[in-house]
Formats: sequence, C-alpha cells, structure tokens
Amino acid sequence: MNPASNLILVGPMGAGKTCIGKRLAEHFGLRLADADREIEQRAGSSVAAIFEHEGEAGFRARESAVLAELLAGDGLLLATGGGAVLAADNRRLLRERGFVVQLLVTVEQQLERLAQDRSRPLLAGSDREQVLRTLAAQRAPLYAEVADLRFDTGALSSAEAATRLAEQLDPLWRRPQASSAPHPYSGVNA
Ligand SMILES: Nc1ncnc2c1ncn2[C@@H]1O[C@H](COP(=O)(O)OP(=O)(O)O)[C@@H](O)[C@H]1O
Ligand SMILES: O=C(O)C1=C[C@@H](OP(=O)(O)O)[C@@H](O)[C@H](O)C1
Ligand SMILES: [Mg+2]
Repeated sequence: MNPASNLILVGPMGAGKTCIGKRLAEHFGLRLADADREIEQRAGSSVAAIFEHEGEAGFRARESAVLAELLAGDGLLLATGGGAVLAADNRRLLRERGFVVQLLVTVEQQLERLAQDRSRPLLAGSDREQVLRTLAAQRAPLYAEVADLRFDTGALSSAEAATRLAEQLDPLWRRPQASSAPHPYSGVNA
C-alpha cells in the first residue's frame, strides 16, 4: 500500500475530480485543495485568463509549482487538473506523495457533463469531441502510470460515486496517524 498520507484524484476533465473530491475530503477528514482553484488564487486570475495571457506553457508552470507546494504537506485531498500528469516531474511527485485514484469517464459522458461549461480553455473550440478523444489517447497511459486505484464514475451520480469510492478506499487506504506513524519523508511525526 502507498503509505503517503495525501489522497490524490487524477483523470480527464469532467471525471468528477473537483466535486467527488469535496465529498471524499469530508469523509476522510482531509483538507481539500483543488489545484485549479489554488492556481487561480495565487495568480489572481482565472484558468482561462492564464491560458489566454501566458499560454498553456505558462499555466503548466504554475500547475507544477502549486502541486509541489501543496504536496510538500500531508493530510490533503488533492483534486488535480486533467493535465497534471503531463510532466514527468509531476507524475513522480504524485506517486511519491499520495495514494492516487484515477477517475474514469467516457468521452460521451464528458461531453454530456461539460455541455454547458465555458471555463475550460482546451474545450473552447468547435470540435470538443475530437479534442477529448485526442487528449484521452495521449493521457490514458499517463494516468495509468501514477494510479494506485482506478474508479469508474460511469453510471453514478457524483454523490453515489463519492460514497462507493470511499467504501473502496476504506480498506485500502488509511491516513497515517500522527501519534503512531512517523512522517515517511522528513523523519518527523506528521
Ligand atoms: N458522476 C457524475 N455524474 C454526473 N455528473 C457529474 C459526475 N461527476 C461530475 N459531474 C458533473 O460534471 C461536471 C464536471 O465535474 P468536475 O468535478 O468539475 O470534474 P473535473 O474536476 O474532473 O473536471 C460538473 O458539472 C459535475 O456536476
Ligand atoms: O485537462 C486539462 O488539461 C485541464 C483540465 C482542467 O481541470 P479539470 O480536469 O478539473 O477540468 C484545468 O486544469 C485546465 O482547464 C486544463
Ligand atoms: Mg476540476
């Protein structure tokens, strides 16, 4: 079992990382962090504005910095953005610093869930389906590379998905207790 005390959600846009993450954080008593919201707070602008002014490369640099900052600590439920797995350094960090759950979703479900969404710059063009299929093909092996557990959000509502995922995680993952588990990385108690 991965002993890290952070729980990390990865997967494509619309897989439910943000909304399932909120419920899981409550269930496990973890501090919730959504990487996109953290980036926006630090930048003082939206993900869409960062993409517009700094390009995707600028956003990815901010994303890597925020992941490193957040994962320096413990006891976090981290909902990543869909592209967090693109950089090899990010993947190494995610694997080392958390129990990683890959949320699965089909392109059809993404299209349905994100039909009204205008906040994701990668979906601003006209052919959303093609973009999502291309991203899925590029990224599926990267999600698989970091995942400790895969969970299909398929036919479930986000509330049901969170409940079922918590049930699956309960026997698999335990937050190391401060009193009994030495911090695995710094040599001090967490
Ligand atoms: N299991 C689900 N069933 C139906 N809709 C969902 C489910 N998970 C998420 N959604 C919806 O999809 C949209 C995107 O969810 P979000 O949590 O932001 O995904 P992500 O953070 O993975 O991009 C939201 O409108 C959310 O309500
Ligand atoms: O897949 C991606 O590259 C992105 C996913 C988004 O987060 P969600 O996966 O939470 O939608 C956000 O980080 C940005 O729009 C880029
Ligand atoms: Mg999200």
